[in-house]
Amino acid sequence: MKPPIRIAVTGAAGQIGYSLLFRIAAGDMLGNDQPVFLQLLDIPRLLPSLKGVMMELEDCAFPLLAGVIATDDPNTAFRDISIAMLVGARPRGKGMERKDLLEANGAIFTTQGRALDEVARRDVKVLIVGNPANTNAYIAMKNAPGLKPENFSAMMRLDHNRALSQIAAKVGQPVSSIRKVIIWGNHSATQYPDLNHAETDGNKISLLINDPAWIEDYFIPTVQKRGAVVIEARGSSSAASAANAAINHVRDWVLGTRENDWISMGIPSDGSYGIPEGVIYGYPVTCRDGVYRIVPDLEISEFSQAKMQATYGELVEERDSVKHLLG
Ligand SMILES: NC(=O)C1=CN([C@@H]2O[C@H](COP(=O)(O)OP(=O)(O)OC[C@H]3O[C@@H](n4cnc5c(N)ncnc54)[C@H](O)[C@@H]3O)[C@@H](O)[C@H]2O)C=CC1
Ligand SMILES: O=C([O-])CC(=O)C(=O)O
Repeated sequence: MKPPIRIAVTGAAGQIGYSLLFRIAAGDMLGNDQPVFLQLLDIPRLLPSLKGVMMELEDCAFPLLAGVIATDDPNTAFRDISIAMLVGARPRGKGMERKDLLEANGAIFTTQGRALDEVARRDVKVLIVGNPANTNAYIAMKNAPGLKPENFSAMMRLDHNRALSQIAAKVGQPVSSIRKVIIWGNHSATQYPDLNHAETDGNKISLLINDPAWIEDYFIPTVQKRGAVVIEARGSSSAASAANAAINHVRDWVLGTRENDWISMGIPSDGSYGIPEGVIYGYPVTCRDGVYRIVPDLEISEFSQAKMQATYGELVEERDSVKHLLG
């Protein structure tokens, strides 16, 4: 048996938490030979409810679940962890944009960035889910100077999965056959879902579809606005699909992406594709041996370039509005 990996999940008493914890404990994230130790964080008022979740985890008798703790102290939750899934934050309601949450949520990530810096393993992989995810990830990263910037990521994977499903339905092919989709930029309505490089069984999706109006007027806005449409329908924001995306993100980062494909991750920009350093930006990446690498040398059309710069502009605005939180 491998030694257990310690994983922190924040907002563990929330709706994403309820979909996430059981799948991690079942082995969906790190594999069915990898024991896990869960370190759950929520606010003091939610600890009684979190106790109930812990009872349910216990009642599943998961063979891979080596232990669980629950706490309201980030320094306890993050001690010796290899993976941090920072979900805990307020969700938006109907009619709000995700950046409207910056004021309520931004400060959470200063405290948690500092705690990661103090007590997490130096190779900790951090995924920020709480919105606005990219700028919250930037805040956490800036408050953890002792950790490498490449340890921090924001979730673009739900957008990526939404794009895969829309394309699969359009071309009438199984979702598993769709490869090389990209979500550039911010996890917000300015994100740029790009299918110019996408393929199914080696065929270019854009040629198969051969309908620029469908791409511009249906595909791109549908993916951009899907979160809001789910909120309208459900009355609360996506939870099971968000938990699924978080599992996909961490699994691929740790265990590697599949051959001849890539995923979208929000990561520190490094100048690639004309995006200057200083934001957490959605890029296409491949992962191997626990390390991600931006897919190089993609041809970018003028249309794409403009969309990529627009979503970058929004990230700069968000960053400038939280200067006081950047450590
Ligand atoms: N990046 C993405 O693709 C997605 C992000 N989200 C975001 O994920 C976040 C969580 O969503 P839900 O689980 O639906 O919300 P929820 O309201 O059901 O749960 C949030 C939990 O976080 C806890 N929390 C609040 N402040 C905390 C703190 N300082 N430390 C630890 N826990 C704290 C709350 O007490 C609550 O239990 C929201 O910000 C939402 O917008 C949701 C879907 C997709
Ligand atoms: O839309 C929201 O507020 C929740 C979210 O991030 C998503 O579903 O993509």
